[in-house]
Amino acid sequence: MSDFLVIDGATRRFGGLTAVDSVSTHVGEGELVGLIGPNGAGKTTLFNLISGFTPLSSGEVRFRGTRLNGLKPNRIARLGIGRTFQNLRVFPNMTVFDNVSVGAFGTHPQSAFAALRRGGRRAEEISERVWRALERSELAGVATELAANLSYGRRKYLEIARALAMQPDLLILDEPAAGLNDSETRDLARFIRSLHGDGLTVMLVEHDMGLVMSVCQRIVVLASGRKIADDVPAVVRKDPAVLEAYLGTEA
Ligand SMILES: Nc1ncnc2c1ncn2[C@@H]1O[C@H](COP(=O)(O)OP(=O)(O)OP(=O)(O)O)[C@@H](O)[C@H]1O
Repeated sequence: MSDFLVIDGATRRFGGLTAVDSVSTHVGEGELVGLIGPNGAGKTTLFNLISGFTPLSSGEVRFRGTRLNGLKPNRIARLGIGRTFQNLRVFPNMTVFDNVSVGAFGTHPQSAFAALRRGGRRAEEISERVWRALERSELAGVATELAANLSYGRRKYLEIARALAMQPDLLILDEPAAGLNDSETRDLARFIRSLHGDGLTVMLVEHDMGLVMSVCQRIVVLASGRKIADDVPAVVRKDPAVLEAYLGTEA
């Protein structure tokens, strides 16, 4: 089995609540995997465990053989895992270009963002990466606009551009379609498929079942922190445990 991303007994407790409960799964290189489940199922917490924003209570996460337990988010990002967040983290009073460079590289004095301000060879390299990410996300034409002037839909792409600027091998998207209308969601589906077509491995948390079922090759289902299904969309959509978990919820 592929050892690209291995989640082995991942568990996270918050006081008496077990938000993620002994979840094990693998993501192979080049896969496009969905993570679904009713509200509070533990999806975002699992993403936080992978990307280092929340420490594991027990279990292990490995990426290309490297144990991620205890590593800081920026170290995990440098290993090749890029992510977006459920709530947009865009700086409205900065330009689109600066949002990508700050978001991707941080504001530490030693960071790439500071290097950009200093100029020189390193600045050129970083600038190229930011431009490539903006072009890939169809934002190059608005690079000098303030982020505040972008539509909500385009700000979502800005978040993705920020993750792309880190040149990840695994891209983790947390509810990218939230708040988008039907036509924006269809565009987003095309965009996610095309990123996957570029060779990126993608993990997607999403409540929009149409999007998940149409773009994902495999779907992992969580309910109350536990994995209840892990299969291709056609099987997951008929799984009795999944149907029961969703009964009475809006999804
Ligand atoms: N920092 C925290 N402190 C305490 N409880 C938390 C924390 N983060 C998450 N939880 C709890 O863990 C459970 C899982 O939350 P999580 O956000 O991972 O679910 P989710 O599946 O992403 O939900 P949604 O679809 O609503 O975003 C919830 O009961 C939540 O209240």
